[in-house]
Amino acid sequence: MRVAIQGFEGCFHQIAAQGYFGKNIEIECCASFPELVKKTKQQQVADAGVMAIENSIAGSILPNYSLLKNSGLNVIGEVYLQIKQHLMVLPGQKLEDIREVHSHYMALLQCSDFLEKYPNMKLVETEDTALSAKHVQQKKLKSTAAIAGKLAAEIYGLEIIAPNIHTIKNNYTRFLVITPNKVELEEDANKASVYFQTTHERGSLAKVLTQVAAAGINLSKLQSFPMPTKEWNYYFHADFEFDDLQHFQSAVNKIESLTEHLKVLGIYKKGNTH
Ligand SMILES: O=C(O)C(=O)C[C@]1(C(=O)O)C=C[C@@H](O)C=C1
Repeated sequence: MRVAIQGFEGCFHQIAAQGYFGKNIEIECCASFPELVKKTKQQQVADAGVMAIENSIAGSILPNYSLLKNSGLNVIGEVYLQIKQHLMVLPGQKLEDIREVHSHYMALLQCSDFLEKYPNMKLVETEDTALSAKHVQQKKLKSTAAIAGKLAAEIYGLEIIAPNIHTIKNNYTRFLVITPNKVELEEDANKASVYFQTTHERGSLAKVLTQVAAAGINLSKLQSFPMPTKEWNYYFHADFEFDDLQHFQSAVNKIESLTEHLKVLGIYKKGNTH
C-alpha cells in the first residue's frame, strides 16, 4: 500500500496514515496539499492519500475543501488524531536563546497562546512540523526552535524544552482518506461527505437543512467555501452522520432538487474521536 501524505518523515500525517492503514505502508511525502492531491490521482505513485481537513483549535483548512471538490477523488474514511505539539531545539539550547520558531501554519495556530507570551520569537511558516525539526538538526540552527510532535524530536535528535504547548489539551486534527477509485460500500458505513450549491434566495439553505434533519441525519459539519468564478457565492461542504444508509439516501433524493451540483464525495465509516 502506497499512501501519499502532506509532510515528511515524523509528521502528523504519517501517524494518521499509519493509524488508518497500519504500520506496513509505503509513505509518499508531499511538500504541499496540492502536491498530495496530484500524487493521489496518479495510480503509479500512490494507492491512497491522507489529507488534514480541520483541527479542533485552529479550525478548517479552507483551501482543502476546494482542492477536494476539484480533485474528483473519493473520500473512503477519516482519522481523528490527538495532536501534542512540543517546542524542540538542538540539545543545550535554552528557551531564552530562542529567536525564531519554525512550523506548519496549522501547528503555529494551535500554539498561539504559548507563542503570545514570547513576542520576541519570530514565527516562520514551513511546509511541515517534522521538516522544521529536520532543518534545525541538519543546519545546526542555534536560537531556532521547531514546533512538532514527539516522533519528530526522536527522529531528529532534538530536545523538547517546552512540552504540550498547544492551547487546549484536547487538540485533535481530522484527516480524510482519499482514493481515485470508489471502494465498495461497507455495510457499517455511517457517515458521508457531500458538497452542493444553493441559490442566493431567502431560505434556500434552510430548506436543505430541514430535509436533512427530517431524515434523521446529524449534520456534523457545514463549511462554506468560496466560488472563485462568482464572487460572494459559496459552495457548501457538509458531513452527515446516520444510523441507517437508507436515511442518507432518502435525504440525498430530497435535497437534490433544492440544490445545484450536489455531489457525494464519499460514504464511509465514522472515525474514532477518542
Ligand atoms: O505538519 C505536520 O506534521 C502535518 O502533518 C500537517 C498538520 C496539518 O496540516 O494540520 C497536521 C496535523 C497538525 O494539525 C499540524 C499540522
